[in-house]
Amino acid sequence: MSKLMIRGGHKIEGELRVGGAKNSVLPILAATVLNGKVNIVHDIPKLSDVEVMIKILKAVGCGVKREGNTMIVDSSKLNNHKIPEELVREMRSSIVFLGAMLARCGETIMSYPGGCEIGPRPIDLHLKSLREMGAVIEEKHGFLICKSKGLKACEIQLDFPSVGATENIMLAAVFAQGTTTIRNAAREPEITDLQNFINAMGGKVSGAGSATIQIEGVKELHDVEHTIIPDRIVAGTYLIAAAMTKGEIILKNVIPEHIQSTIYKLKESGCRILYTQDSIKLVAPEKLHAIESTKTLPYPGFPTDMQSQIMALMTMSEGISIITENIFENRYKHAYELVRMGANIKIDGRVAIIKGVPKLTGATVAANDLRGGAALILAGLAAEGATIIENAKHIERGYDHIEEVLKIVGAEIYKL
Ligand SMILES: CC(=O)N[C@H]1[C@@H](OP(=O)(O)OP(=O)(O)OC[C@H]2O[C@@H](n3ccc(=O)[nH]c3=O)[C@H](O)[C@@H]2O)O[C@H](CO)[C@@H](O)[C@@H]1O
Ligand SMILES: C=C(OP(=O)(O)O)C(=O)O
Repeated sequence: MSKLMIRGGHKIEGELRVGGAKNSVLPILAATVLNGKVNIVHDIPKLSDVEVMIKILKAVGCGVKREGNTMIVDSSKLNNHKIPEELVREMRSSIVFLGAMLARCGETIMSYPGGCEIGPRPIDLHLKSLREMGAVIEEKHGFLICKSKGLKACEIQLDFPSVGATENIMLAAVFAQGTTTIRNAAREPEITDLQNFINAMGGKVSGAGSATIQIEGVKELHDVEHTIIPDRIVAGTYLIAAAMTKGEIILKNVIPEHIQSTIYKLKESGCRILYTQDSIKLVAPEKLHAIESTKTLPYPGFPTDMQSQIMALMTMSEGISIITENIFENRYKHAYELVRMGANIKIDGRVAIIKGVPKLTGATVAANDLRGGAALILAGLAAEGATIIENAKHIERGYDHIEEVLKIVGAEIYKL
């Protein structure tokens, strides 16, 4: 998909089911190499990032079969520890193969991961932690050449609760003799999903969801069947679509606890929220109010992956809203595109000041990254007239057929 066209002004109304979380699926697919057996994983969304993951799994010798939203990965015939450079560079999260492949093969070669539209994304914490576990990692000509003669359990203190580094350590430590402890671990729900997946195949991980995770090394793993948790970022995006179009939406298959920080902001903007155990209903107000201060933080703080979408909402919220982006240095490219649609946004370093305007107007804009692209769709749904989004392929990394889904709830949106 290279371009999307949206004719704005239709209310987003109706009911949707939220699918599996991209940020759970990617490390869990990497984890399928661990057991050397059959992995059945349900609720896998159709995303371009998942396609890259499948290509990597096939390249190392795994059998991969997709039946609807279920994927069967047979890692028994894994026979190659080299991950093709073009695949690694296509996707940042290919880096989690480092821990998984070291645990399974004791060696791996891969290039530095790609995908840096949102600012520098170093991997120093990943490499430092794996070295502490006994991996020998040479960095040569843009490649990581990693070897270990049996990783050893140890105590790892992360300088920052990095999601990817926490996952890499969890994967690497699965067979390490003794108990590995990660302090200042990331607490994202996707970390808990990875823990549950590893444990379902016979691993011994505990503490996910807290800042201290322990991984007791085991000798072998068995077949596994697992269902991916719902995507909290996709859920938040669809709630905002209804909020910005004076609509009303019910989302099924959500875990309300996972989206509390987004709900809190939507309530401040005047939206009414009703819950059941696994569904959320949002009723938009006649007029959206400004949201005083939103600071992106590691979970359970407000997610950086919702920053672009909440900014889209703020462009039409009466008053002044302020965002501070604390996670990524350069995650405001969408702001300049929103300005082309009539938004009033000033950026000063990590701070964005958004003064709500009564209406946005359709324009030709460009998606520079995944969530920035989603923000432009949201703005397009609420804007007067037609919006064309170029480079829409970024959006396919994290939203399963977004144009089809939005059509179901009343949007006029087409692929061009
Ligand atoms: C596939 C996946 O799950 N992606 C998510 C994951 O990315 P990812 O795992 O890459 O994000 P991290 O939590 O690692 O990064 C957070 C911050 O730590 C810094 N850092 C990270 C690692 C490192 O070795 N050194 C270092 O300095 C990063 O530059 C960034 O400023 O968490 C991010 C933060 O919630 C989300 O935006 C991404 O959607
Ligand atoms: C930044 C994101 O993902 P990734 O880490 O896969 O680039 C995201 O999901 O918004």
